[in-house]
Amino acid sequence: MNIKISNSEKKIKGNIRITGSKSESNRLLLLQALYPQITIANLSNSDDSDVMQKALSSKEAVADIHHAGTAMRFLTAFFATREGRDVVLTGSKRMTERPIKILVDALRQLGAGITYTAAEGYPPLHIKGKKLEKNKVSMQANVSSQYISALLLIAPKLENGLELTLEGKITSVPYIKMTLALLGEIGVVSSFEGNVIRVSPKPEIDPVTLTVESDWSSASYFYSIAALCDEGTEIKLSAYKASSLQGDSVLAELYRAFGVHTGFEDNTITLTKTHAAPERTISFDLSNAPDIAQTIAVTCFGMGVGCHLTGLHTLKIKETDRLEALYTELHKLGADIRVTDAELFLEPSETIHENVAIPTYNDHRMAMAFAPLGLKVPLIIEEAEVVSKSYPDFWKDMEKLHFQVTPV
Ligand SMILES: O=C(O)C1=C[C@@H](OP(=O)(O)O)[C@@H](O)[C@H](O)C1
Ligand SMILES: C=C(OP(=O)(O)O)C(=O)O
Repeated sequence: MNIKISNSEKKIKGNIRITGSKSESNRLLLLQALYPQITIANLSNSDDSDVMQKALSSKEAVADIHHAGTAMRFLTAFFATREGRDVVLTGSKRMTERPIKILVDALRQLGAGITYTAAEGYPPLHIKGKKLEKNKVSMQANVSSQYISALLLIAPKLENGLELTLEGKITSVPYIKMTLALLGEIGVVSSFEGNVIRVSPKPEIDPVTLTVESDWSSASYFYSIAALCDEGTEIKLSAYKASSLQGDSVLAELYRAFGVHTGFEDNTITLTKTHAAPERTISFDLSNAPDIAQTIAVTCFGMGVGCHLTGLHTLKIKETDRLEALYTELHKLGADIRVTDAELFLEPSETIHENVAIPTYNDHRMAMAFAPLGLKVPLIIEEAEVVSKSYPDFWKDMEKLHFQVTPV
């Protein structure tokens, strides 16, 4: 379904309840499969968490996780440890282009039985579950932190725990810390010193209920809306925690540069537009928060602010090549933009072309990052249903903020 989106209001007030973090949810679902004593509250209603849950409980010979990167990586480690289980783990066409060799090599070092059914280094995988006897492994850390989190999640169930040595510059570090923090919440002891992570074995845990914080990456689109609106705009988002495990909570700090203040009270964050756009170029290193790169690039373009974004090396292997997609679509809207393999340069500009159709490349974040631009010009978002990967209620929530969302 293609939709036209626009909003002529410049001062917005509203309250939105955002679904649970998909990153936290997919970790906790895996941990719950290992430790049934875990109860999860505020679980994400995203497609990615849905496919994760279904694959964990399915007894089928093939598990298809569609577009869900975390599910692909976490389940590879999970199935590798399921003694007697024989499963083919596959996903969408794009998933068969997202590399997994680093994780498979590490699991093989631990003793896993995994083979590729098509291209070497990429899903689908044929996994023959067995007891992993070894407990020491090294792995390259500069491509995706999901490979590291996958090993850490199964680590406390290995007989001797895990000692993981990370090679190269470690990327997306907050996601690794989130994994270790969630392990800590169920009583697993771990350490992360220099480039070595150690996880102690924990065969059983006590019953525990864990509440997932709402998704900060999803909050980014409302930060963008606040930035693109006039002073006096106030958007309340729930349910958030004073101390977040999600690296994307850095939004509160980053969006100060765009005149958005974040208040926190009773599990609600209030985004207030306090002052106008800065007349300068913004520079951010997003290697710790790659999922908000699209939002920030579009915010800058909509505000007429230039930006230099670095640390974007993981964007090329996500749902689409996000650097290419950003370049193509912002350029179409009139931006003076340049990208490399890890950086994005945007010049300040005044004009935004109207009624441009934005394809979404099977990438939820393309749809959601461009939608706030409807405050500046009407635009068309193609295959708008793509948002369900992380945020099925996104368009309904946009309507709550008086965006006009019309099928075309
Ligand atoms: O562990 C996670 O939940 C995630 C880690 C990040 O991936 P990379 O480590 O591949 O950058 C992030 O982009 C993804 O959306 C979720
Ligand atoms: C990159 C993402 O997800 P995944 O890697 O889990 O598919 C994302 O949600 O932006």
